[in-house]
Amino acid sequence: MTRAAVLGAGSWGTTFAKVLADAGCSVSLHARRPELVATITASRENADYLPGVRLPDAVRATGDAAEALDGADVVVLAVPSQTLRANLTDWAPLLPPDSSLLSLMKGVELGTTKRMSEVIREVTGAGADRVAALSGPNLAREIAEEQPSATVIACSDDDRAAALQAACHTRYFRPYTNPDLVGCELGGAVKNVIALACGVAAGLGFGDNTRASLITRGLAETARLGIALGADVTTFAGLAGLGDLVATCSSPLSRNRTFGEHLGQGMSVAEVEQITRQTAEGVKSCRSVLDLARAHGVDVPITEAVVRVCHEGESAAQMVREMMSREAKPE
Ligand SMILES: NC(=O)C1=CN([C@@H]2O[C@H](COP(=O)(O)OP(=O)(O)OC[C@H]3O[C@@H](n4cnc5c(N)ncnc54)[C@H](O)[C@@H]3O)[C@@H](O)[C@H]2O)C=CC1
Ligand SMILES: O=C(CO)COP(=O)(O)O
Repeated sequence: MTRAAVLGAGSWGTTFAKVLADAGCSVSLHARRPELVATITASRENADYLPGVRLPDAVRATGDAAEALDGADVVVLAVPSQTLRANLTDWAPLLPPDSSLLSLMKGVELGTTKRMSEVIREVTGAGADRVAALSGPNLAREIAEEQPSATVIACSDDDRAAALQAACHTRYFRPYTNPDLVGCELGGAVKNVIALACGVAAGLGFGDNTRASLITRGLAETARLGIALGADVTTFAGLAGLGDLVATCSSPLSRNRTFGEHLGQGMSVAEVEQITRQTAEGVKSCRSVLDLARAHGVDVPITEAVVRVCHEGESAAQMVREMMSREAKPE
């Protein structure tokens, strides 16, 4: 039986622990707060992040990282992207030597512009064959409710990808494999930024034409950046590209889209942060995505606009005026 350790008991880590258990793995779920460990253990529910969802008995919560990681074949990383380096520095000495390291995170590190798999390799010294990312249209709540969906497991090592695919394949969760780690990770990180823009548009009262325009042009800028970074362009037409973009930009369950909607309604970033407890990765990653694009000479106008609204005090209305008055060009 595959032993999995999920590090991070937020909405996606907890949901994915359930997926792994439903696929037949024995799962340790590591939470930082002892009171959360106690409630999950006593009630089989993570009431903070997934109220009403019963966790299978094969999921065991623990606050002790060494206990969670002991004998793990698969180590799943599910903390906010900007905290990964610090968290993983603590956990690295505890990782079983040949364990697979699977990132669920959708962000780019501020300052370094590194993707999460790059941070994992740098901190742990793991070879490329051990590091994988899972990305796709995977709103945690829907998956926790066992609504059918698909995803992608990206890893340069085909055998490792296939083993991870088997470890999380259930009747409601269908993973595909893809060797294009760069494209899958980038698709996941940039779609959060585009979802913020879609949220802003919704908050301003705009409808489906605006959203479809942002999704399509957002995909174009993701693909441009991906090509510059060596990704396979076909990845962006798949689940980790278009699939995730459509789900996140359309769903009221998306934290990024919801965050943007509040901005569009006139709230400041600080005000929205006060009312949201969960991670909206795009708010920080928009800056690292822009830095990455600039370093590679890639034009990312939607990301630039999101950075201006989130970090430079531009109003939502001004953002729209600036985007619509850009120089005309061929598609
Ligand atoms: N929730 C979703 O539907 C999906 C989320 N993701 C990605 O998964 C990653 C994790 O997201 P969620 O589980 O949704 O986030 P969340 O905000 O629901 O939970 C984050 C978890 O990380 C823990 N954590 C550990 N160290 C932390 C620190 N230093 N500061 C703050 N929290 C810390 C928190 O206690 C919490 O359990 C993100 O990169 C997100 O983009 C990907 C697909 C779906
Ligand atoms: O990544 C996600 C869906 O695939 C979740 O999006 P949010 O982080 O915006 O909720």
